[in-house]
Amino acid sequence: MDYEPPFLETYKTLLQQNIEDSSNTNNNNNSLLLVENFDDEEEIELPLIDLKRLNDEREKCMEEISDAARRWGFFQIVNHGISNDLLGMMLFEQMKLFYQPFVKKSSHNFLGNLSPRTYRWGNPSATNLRQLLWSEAFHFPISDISMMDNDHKSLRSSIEAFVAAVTPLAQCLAEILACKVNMMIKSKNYFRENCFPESSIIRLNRYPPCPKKLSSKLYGLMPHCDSSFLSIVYQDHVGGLELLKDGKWVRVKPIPGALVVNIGDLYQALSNGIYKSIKHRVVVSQKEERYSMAFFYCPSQEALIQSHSKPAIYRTFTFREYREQNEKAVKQTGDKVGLSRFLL
Ligand SMILES: O=C(O)CCC(=O)C(=O)O
Ligand SMILES: [Fe+2]
Repeated sequence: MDYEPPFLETYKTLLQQNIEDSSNTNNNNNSLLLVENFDDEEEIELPLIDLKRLNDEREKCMEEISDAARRWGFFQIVNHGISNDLLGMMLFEQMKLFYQPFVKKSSHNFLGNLSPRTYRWGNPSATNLRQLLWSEAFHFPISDISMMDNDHKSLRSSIEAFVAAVTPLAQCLAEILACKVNMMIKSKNYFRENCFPESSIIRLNRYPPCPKKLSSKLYGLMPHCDSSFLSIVYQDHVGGLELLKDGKWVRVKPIPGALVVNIGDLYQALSNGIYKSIKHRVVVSQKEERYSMAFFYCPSQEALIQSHSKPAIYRTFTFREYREQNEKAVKQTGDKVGLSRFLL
């Protein structure tokens, strides 16, 4: 199919080498297994929060949100105010986009005058199978959307409608969480003053079906923490998102119409470690392609991220500093360093 990225050809040597290595390892001893069995993961139901209850049982509902963010760093929400029509339209546009021929998707200026790094597939700096990433994604700051050309008008207007709906939702959740750790007393308007629709980031993900012999050796997305205050993820019915809970990887069960919310590194720092930015990853399916869309609620570059209580665990930093540190680390080691660099 002309829309599939050429994983097998481009990563031929890496794939060949690692499959040989792992079968030798398997034959000789079991101590150094490259391969984990992804099928073993337990499927769990995350805390599921009905946001309609903010109208009639507000305090209780706020408490549940805060409790889920402390204990899990992850929860799902329903009655979130983003219509199924809008989510369906986004999914439709996303599929249309990914079904464009690979040569077009990977060409410079495919969407218009956006950053050349907008489209990613696989991982050009992968040195082992675990880093390969069996996925493709369009990743852009919301501020870039206005630069999409007229060939992508319907994609642009769907994203704009989605951003207009999801930004107030993210702000509302962020403020509820702040309220519950008494952050609002000192800085009532923190999120309104630092986060704007244009400062957030959107990522459209597609995970192609993966050949059977590789599916237990590769990730769709490597284990990572998000660099946001919080992320709101819409996923289709396929499943594959997993999070680290008490040292074990557990699968998130997709719920039709629900959105997954997770705490990012910035909120972990802001809340002085009360809310948890949890490692998560995506495993691939052998049978079906999977789509997800992530909205990363982020501040402007110069926003100060400062622990709200004392003694602070992390030193104060700007979002720009955090991003630059991460980009540097990714170039050097293939992975982010995240918050540990700012520990006091
Ligand atoms: O595909 C998913 O469910 C999660 C995506 C994700 O974690 C990300 O894009 O950062
Ligand atoms: Fe993520």
